[in-house]
Amino acid sequence: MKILGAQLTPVAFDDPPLLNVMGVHEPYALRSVLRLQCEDGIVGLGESYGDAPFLEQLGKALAALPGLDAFDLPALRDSVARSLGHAVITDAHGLIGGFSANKTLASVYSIIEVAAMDAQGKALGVPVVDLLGGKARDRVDFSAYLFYKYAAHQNGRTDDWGEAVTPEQIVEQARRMIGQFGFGSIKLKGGVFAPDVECATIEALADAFPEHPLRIDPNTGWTVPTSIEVARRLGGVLEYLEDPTPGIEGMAQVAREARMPLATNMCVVSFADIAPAVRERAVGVILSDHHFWGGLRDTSALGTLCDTFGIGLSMHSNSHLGISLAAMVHVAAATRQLTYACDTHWPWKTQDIIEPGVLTFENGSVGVPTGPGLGVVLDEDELALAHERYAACGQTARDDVTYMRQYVPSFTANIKRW
Ligand SMILES: O=C([O-])C(=O)C[C@H](O)[C@@H](O)C(=O)[O-]
Repeated sequence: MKILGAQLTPVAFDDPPLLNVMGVHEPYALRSVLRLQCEDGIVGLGESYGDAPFLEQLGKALAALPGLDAFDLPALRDSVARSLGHAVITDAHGLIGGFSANKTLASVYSIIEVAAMDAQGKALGVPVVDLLGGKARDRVDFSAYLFYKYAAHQNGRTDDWGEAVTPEQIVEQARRMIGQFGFGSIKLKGGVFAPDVECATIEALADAFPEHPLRIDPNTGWTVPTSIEVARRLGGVLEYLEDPTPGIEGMAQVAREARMPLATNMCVVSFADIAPAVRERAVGVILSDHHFWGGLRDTSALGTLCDTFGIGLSMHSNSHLGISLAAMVHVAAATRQLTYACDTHWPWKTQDIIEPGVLTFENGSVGVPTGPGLGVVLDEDELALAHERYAACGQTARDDVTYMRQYVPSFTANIKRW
């Protein structure tokens, strides 16, 4: 199935004033939507980051796609590598390892792979999960992703979530989120207030929701001694402790003292990071993310590696829209080793670029879409609006992904650490 063209649309959507170690989200999150035009009128959809450096690299890769076969994923991968000025990688680490150690290549290829697999599914009349080997589960569990939050938005907008800066307000936020979506586990974004306050918040959540597994993620906002203190205090309370401190070495020091597993989406972010993390026994859970782990198939392959080394697998999320949620659900459903509830920012979003109805939460989980490909339909009007918003927001947008990219390593060097 020949690729005829590729249309990339950057979009912006409202992001509420959620707090993290870097500051505050809002007013907008940026994403990009890819339409891969193929023979027979088939259009494959993909979604990824919307920051300018990413769009520039992706644009170079898209220009080389026309004429290639949407079923030939190795050729698409090689084309991405060549377009971005890399030799096709066949080094001693093998194609997957070499390719995915380069985060730009892995992220640029990922959105193209998602769109190609959506097109393949549409051509064959099967859902993407079947192209990934079939369903290990019918529904994918997600956790309630809680944030400390301001009430007022910088641009005067308001939302009905209100302020959440105390343990009581976070418990209220959890109550509403669990009531509305049925989530069976809870993650708190930390690294905002003093660790003592954040521990008290987790303890308040544990009292209010004794059946719900709990996680806290300060995005490396703590030193090793603080992380060990927190791990001791919350031993027996947390399901896992996510990225308390930067780097594999620091995580390993904390892991030696912690009763709960340490999880990460910051110190193990590519296949090249797995060997040192295993050697140092630094992490017990890896948070996958197909957007930077080299696509859906490599994310599934990560499950196999985690199995090999006795590491658990969960899933990370940035602010995202419906095409990404669909891709996350398909790959999570196809990956048997992914046994933890996944992260999603979904409850915080008020706009989307897909038609509603396919992705709905029941008891905290989303059923795998059954339609061909990803099973979601683009809403062209909403896409146009979201693109207008992108064009209008200019530099006032929070460049979510640049923020994510800065994690490793410059991000971790520049934050204030408790
Ligand atoms: O470590 C994580 O889970 C994330 O980085 C997810 C999100 O990007 C979160 O930190 C955010 O958006 O504030």
